[in-house]
Amino acid sequence: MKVSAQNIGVTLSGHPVLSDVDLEVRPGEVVGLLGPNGSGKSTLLRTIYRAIRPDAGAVHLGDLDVWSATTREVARRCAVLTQDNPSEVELNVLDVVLLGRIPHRSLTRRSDREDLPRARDCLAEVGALHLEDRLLPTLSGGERQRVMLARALAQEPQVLLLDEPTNHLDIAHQLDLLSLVRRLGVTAIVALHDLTLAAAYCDRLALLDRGRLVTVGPPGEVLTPERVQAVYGVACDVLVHPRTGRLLLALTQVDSPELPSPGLESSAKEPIA
Ligand SMILES: Nc1ncnc2c1ncn2[C@@H]1O[C@H](COP(=O)(O)OP(=O)(O)OP(=O)(O)O)[C@@H](O)[C@H]1O
Repeated sequence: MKVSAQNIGVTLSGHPVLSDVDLEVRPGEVVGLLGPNGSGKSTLLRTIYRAIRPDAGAVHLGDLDVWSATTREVARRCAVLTQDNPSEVELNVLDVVLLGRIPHRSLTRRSDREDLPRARDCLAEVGALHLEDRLLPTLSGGERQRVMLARALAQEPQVLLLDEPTNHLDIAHQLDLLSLVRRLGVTAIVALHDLTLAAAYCDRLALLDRGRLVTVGPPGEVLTPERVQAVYGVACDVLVHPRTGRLLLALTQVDSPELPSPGLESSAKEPIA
C-alpha cells in the first residue's frame, strides 16, 4: 500500500517542528527515516499514523485520507511500534498480542476463533512464543520490544511504522527484526539512528534535519560523507563491505580525540593465553 505525506507542516507548543515535508513511499518499499535527535522523525511518524494533526498538508494510506477516516480504519491498515512501550500494564503477553486483533473484530464480538492461533504465530515469528504466559512488566526491554512487534504483526498491517525499533535489542535481534520487516513485504517506514543498518536494510532513506526533509533516495546517494558531516556534524568514511557490497559507515568526531588502539597488532603477536 502506498503511503503519501504531502506538504506536511507541524507546530507544537508554538514551535515549528516539521515544514514542507513531502514523502511518498511505494507499496512494499522499506524506507529508513534518518536525522539527528530532535529533527522530527517521531513527529513525522506520529503525523502519518494520525496521532498528530498537521497544520498543513495531508496524509494518505493508499486512497484513505487519514484525517477523514476513523482511528479504527487507520488501525486496519497501519500498525505502529513506538519508542515508549507500556511497561506497567499488568497483562500477560498473549493478551497484549491479542490487542492487535481489535481493529479487525466486529464491534459486538470480543474475539474470533482464529485470533489465538494467529497471535501465537506472531509471537513465534519474533522468537517470543516462550514468553506467552509472562506478565508484560516482568520482561526485559528487548523481550518487551519483540512482544510489541508481535502485537503490530497481529494487526495484519499493510503499512508498518517503526520508531527506533532496534532500541533495547541485542545485535542478533536487531538484524532479525529488520530482516523480518523486509520479509513481510509490507510498506514500512523505519526511524533509525544506525546509518549502517539503515543502508543495509532499507530500499531508500529519507534524511530529516531541523524539521525539513533534506533528501530522499537510495542509501548510496543519501549517505555521502559531505551530507553526513553537514547534517550530523560527524566525519564519515563510506566503505563497501567486501562480501555483501553493502555500505559501511565509519564515523569519527570532526576533531577526533586520541582513541584507544584496537590492539590488533599486539594480539597478533602475543596471543592471550
Ligand atoms: N509536544 C511537544 N511540544 C513541543 N515540542 C515538541 C513536542 N513534541 C516534540 N517536540 C519537539 O519537536 C522536535 C522534534 O521531535 P521528535 O521527537 O519528532 O524528534 P526525533 O527526530 O524523533 O528525535 P529523537 O532522535 O531524539 O527521537 C524536538 O525539538 C522536540 O523537542
